[in-house]
Amino acid sequence: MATQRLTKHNAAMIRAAIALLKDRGADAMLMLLDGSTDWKRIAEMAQPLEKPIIVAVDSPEDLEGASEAGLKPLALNKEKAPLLERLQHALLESAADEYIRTNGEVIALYSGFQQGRLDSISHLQIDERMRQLTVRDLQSIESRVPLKTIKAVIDLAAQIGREGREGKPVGTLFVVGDTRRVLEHANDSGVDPFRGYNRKQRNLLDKKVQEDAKEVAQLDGAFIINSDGVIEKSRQMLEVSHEDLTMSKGLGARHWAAAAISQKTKAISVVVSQSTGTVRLYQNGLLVMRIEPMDKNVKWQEFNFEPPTKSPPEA
Ligand SMILES: Nc1ncnc2c1ncn2[C@@H]1O[C@H](COP(=O)(O)OP(=O)(O)OP(=O)(O)O)[C@@H](O)[C@H]1O
Repeated sequence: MATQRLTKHNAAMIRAAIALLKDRGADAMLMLLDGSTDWKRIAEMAQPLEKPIIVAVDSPEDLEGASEAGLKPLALNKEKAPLLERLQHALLESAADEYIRTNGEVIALYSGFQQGRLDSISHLQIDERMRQLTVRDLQSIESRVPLKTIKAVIDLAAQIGREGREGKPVGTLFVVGDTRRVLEHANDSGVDPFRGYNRKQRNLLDKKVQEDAKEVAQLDGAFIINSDGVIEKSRQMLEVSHEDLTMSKGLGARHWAAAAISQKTKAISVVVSQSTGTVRLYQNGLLVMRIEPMDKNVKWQEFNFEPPTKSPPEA
């Protein structure tokens, strides 16, 4: 169990963040903490508790007592992740829990430079481009594929989009579910590295298999995944007509194939763009989710969010 001490310094930072929350009329305050702390004292500092004070830590057991004190507990389960990723995840979960509006404002307090020392306060505006994966987003995708499988594939796709491989950007395509019909539209584009492996060695829910898939993602073609998360085939070229689809400009053959196969079958396509790292999810020929790649390294300038551009929404 990890703890975060409420030192004089940390308490002063909390008071400053609460003052800013009140002054700016923001939706909520989000504290990213290293562990359990004196929840009651934090709640007292924020009296009267008019706005949600969200306390986010990595493991759920460290949140004991937070809710009783009147705070909003949030378990991140993202211990090893970089700060920016943890912060974004916390913001999205907070938005999903409706503590903050998707275009709302939040005061965030966290240790940006030194563990255990709350040294940074940010006044953030949440905008649509910060959308990333939340379980609730996924639940809105009605599909026969279990959530567990879709989540694993999207997490993997987001990682590939964000990290690439050995410094090089990688694009790829996962077609999940309705395997029998999908395979009717698929042809080998080269030797399938997963061929001959047993189901366990092809199950994408397994971390080791995910690493193998990252290697194979560098090669041409799509992964065909069954509902249980097992790679049925990799390196598949899809042949599907797409006359009656509309897509936004700039998206090439991979994205067309992704949308088209999701229209022809009941499968869900998860496509990573090599050029931008963006992950798109297609169902019934339509874009249902888009996940922008997060920064590869934590760059502090990233907090200077640009004003939203007035581009038309993507199809
Ligand atoms: N029908 C298809 N089925 C499976 N993979 C495909 C298909 N068409 C293209 N690809 C894969 O996509 C790669 C890139 O194609 P293209 O640049 O046209 O796609 P794109 O949609 O612009 O994607 P990106 O943003 O990644 O460049 C190809 O090298 C190939 O590996």
